[in-house]
Amino acid sequence: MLTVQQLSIKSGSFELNSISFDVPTGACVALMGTSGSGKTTIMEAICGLRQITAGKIMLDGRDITKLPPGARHVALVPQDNVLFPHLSVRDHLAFGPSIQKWSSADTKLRVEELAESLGITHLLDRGPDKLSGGESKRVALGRALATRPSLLCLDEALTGLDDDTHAEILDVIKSHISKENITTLHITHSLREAEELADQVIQMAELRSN
Ligand SMILES: Nc1ncnc2c1ncn2[C@@H]1O[C@H](COP(=O)(O)OP(=O)(O)OP(=O)(O)O)[C@@H](O)[C@H]1O
Repeated sequence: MLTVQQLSIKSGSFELNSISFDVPTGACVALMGTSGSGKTTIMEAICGLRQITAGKIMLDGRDITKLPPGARHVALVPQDNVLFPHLSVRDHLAFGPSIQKWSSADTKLRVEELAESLGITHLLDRGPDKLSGGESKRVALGRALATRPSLLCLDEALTGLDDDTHAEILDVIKSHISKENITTLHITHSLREAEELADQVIQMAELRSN
């Protein structure tokens, strides 16, 4: 479970004050709101990429407020994927496990399991320059999910896909997060997408008026 308590952030002239919300374990919460209302700012604070001025962030009973990003068990998929140009799809999936020093047998098993779940087994030896937009998205998701994070953060991760690919990737995410019971925070501008993927929709206007 993710618990954000009384979070305050100041970034130049932009301020968020006393933001509180929960994402229950295994649930998906969609965070919506007008452009510039602070959705990415909150997500980056949860990931440890942005300083906060007050508040507490708890994840599965651990206080992660002051932990560095790599120690939080939080994975982020940004809108633009940002794949590594020199690594194969297999290496992308093995990236997190290798940083966490998993054994090669466990890493191999996880790469195969993820590739199958995400429908990219046939792409494992390709480089990112030979992937379609939808395939790249599956790889970015696989890289984020490889170490079984306690929280998956999707920052407009489905924006920019054509309708068919969007529907396919939505299905892949839905089935994977339900199979592995992944707690998910999802930023989107699409109410339809939020309603399809999320158990609950939170509007920034509600958070900022509390
Ligand atoms: N590094 C920064 N320094 C100062 N202000 C910033 C910085 N990054 C973002 N902002 C400002 O913070 C505010 C919130 O931005 P943020 O990206 O969190 O909004 P958002 O709700 O995610 O928007 P969008 O839906 O357009 O992605 C904006 O006014 C933005 O200009």
